[in-house]
Amino acid sequence: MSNTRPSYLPPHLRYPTSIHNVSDKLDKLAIVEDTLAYDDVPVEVSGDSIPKPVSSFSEMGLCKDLNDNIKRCKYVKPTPIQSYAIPVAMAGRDVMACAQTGSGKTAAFCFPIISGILKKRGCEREFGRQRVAFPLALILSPTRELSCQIHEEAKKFSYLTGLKVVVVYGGAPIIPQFRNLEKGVDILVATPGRLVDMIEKSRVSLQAVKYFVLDEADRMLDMGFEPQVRKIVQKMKMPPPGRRQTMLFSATFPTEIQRLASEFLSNYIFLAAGKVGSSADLIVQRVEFVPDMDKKDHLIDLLHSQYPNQTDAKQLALTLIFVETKKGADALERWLVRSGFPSIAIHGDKVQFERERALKSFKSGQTPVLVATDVAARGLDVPNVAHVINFDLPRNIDDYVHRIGRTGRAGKSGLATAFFSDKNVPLSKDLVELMQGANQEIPDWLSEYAESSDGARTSRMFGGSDYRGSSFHSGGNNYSGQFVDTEDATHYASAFTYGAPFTADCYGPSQMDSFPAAPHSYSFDYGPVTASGWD
Ligand SMILES: Nc1ncnc2c1ncn2[C@@H]1O[C@H](COP(=O)(O)OP(=O)(O)OP(=O)(O)O)[C@@H](O)[C@H]1O
Repeated sequence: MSNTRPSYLPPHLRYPTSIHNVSDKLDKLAIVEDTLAYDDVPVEVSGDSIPKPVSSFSEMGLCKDLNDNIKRCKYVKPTPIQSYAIPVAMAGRDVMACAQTGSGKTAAFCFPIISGILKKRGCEREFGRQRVAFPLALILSPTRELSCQIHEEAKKFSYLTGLKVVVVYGGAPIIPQFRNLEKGVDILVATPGRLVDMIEKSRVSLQAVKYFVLDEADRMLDMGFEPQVRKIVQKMKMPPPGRRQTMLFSATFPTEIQRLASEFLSNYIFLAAGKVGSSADLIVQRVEFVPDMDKKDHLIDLLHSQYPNQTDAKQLALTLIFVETKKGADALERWLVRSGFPSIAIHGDKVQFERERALKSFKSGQTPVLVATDVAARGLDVPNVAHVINFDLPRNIDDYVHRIGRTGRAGKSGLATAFFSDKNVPLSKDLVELMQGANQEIPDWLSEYAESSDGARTSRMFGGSDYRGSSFHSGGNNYSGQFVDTEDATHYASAFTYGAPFTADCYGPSQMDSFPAAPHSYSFDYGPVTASGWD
């Protein structure tokens, strides 16, 4: 498009803008939902003697009780990351895995742990009341909410197996958590701070840990958490790499974090499923130029346009709004409520009880608008979030990827809208690159900002490739290393078609044969998965 206004104006004023009708977009998404595909999910695999991927849960050698629970969850087929990562982990190998948000990484690390523990010892582990807990598996995650969610998932997958899954996290009274631990624990899910505290109080020992997982591993190893994680892994008697199995998972894996992480691993296999760091083509991304002072009014317009015929605001599709500060979250919540939109805020200054209440109310649809800081950006799996709005854009593109990944999950489509203002110009280059990679429509003004920005990166940029690089490359392929099975890998690549519909849910276990179905059923239709270079 050619410039229509004088060039001394900033890019966003030079191009005609249109207020998008969001309800249109949401309607279209609803239509494509049932047929949407993760087309040709590319998978990069590298390392020595790579166990071959499989296309069904039954081929994974998981134990029977777990297979029953997978059926109860109505998981019909493994997602691409599950197809690759579970066989690797079942073979006892360490793994560093990246896959798009909402692509089933939790199950990818839970299944091998559950199956591994059950196979080794059955369900007969006797727990008397013990003062010191000796977990066999430790899963670390950055936030309380995410730890609780992983705990729920792991409990669901271990339903009727006799395995004990316990969660400990900060911001909540420690005594009840001690009591839970005393009843015995096989799989411990924890945030780092509370775990260190418990180890120092001699209530948890890591000496028996056979499986160690870092979920959101790049976040866990960046500046905020790295010292605590290092202390836990290297100074608190956890068995060293090689004597424990270590699995690192995230949707983004910057190169320098990979390098750091490799210290914790032994002869590991690197996996990247999908355009790593990308946002899945399932998410339609829109960027609008909105000056800071106009953001609130614009948000109200947007929410109104989302529901043009809506009389009952409580019927709003779930909308998650990200802001930069805790104060900003509270202020926006008040503004939205005054404007007639049932809203609730979640951020790090709220006590645990308030955070849980906010999340529950949002999940149930009772309060369909959640205003959040980055505390809700990673990992949280709320089915049916229709729209993520970046009221304030984050400073780096990795955070943007995780934020918008709260929609478009489990094969479902979603919409993400960003309010871009002057202060976001440094993000423009990465944003354009990300959107190009996901085949999104890029406004001309945004491309121009990107071209004129100085080229500095806002982020560590995803890291979708094994940092060990060419030394592990074999031939001209995008995978490196060899599958241990002699069968032609191409066979596996082309055998993956993820056409079967499934329903997903995230409820805890209950006394029933099948876990309750999600309010909506999603369709994973990945199309063929290709390990690039083989086809
Ligand atoms: N094989 C499967 N079939 C159907 N649904 C699945 C399957 N595996 C996982 N799911 C569902 O997909 C959703 C997303 O899974 P999960 O939260 O593990 O994603 P994730 O990759 O960890 O996302 P994030 O990067 O945001 O943390 C969950 O609701 C889960 O129950």
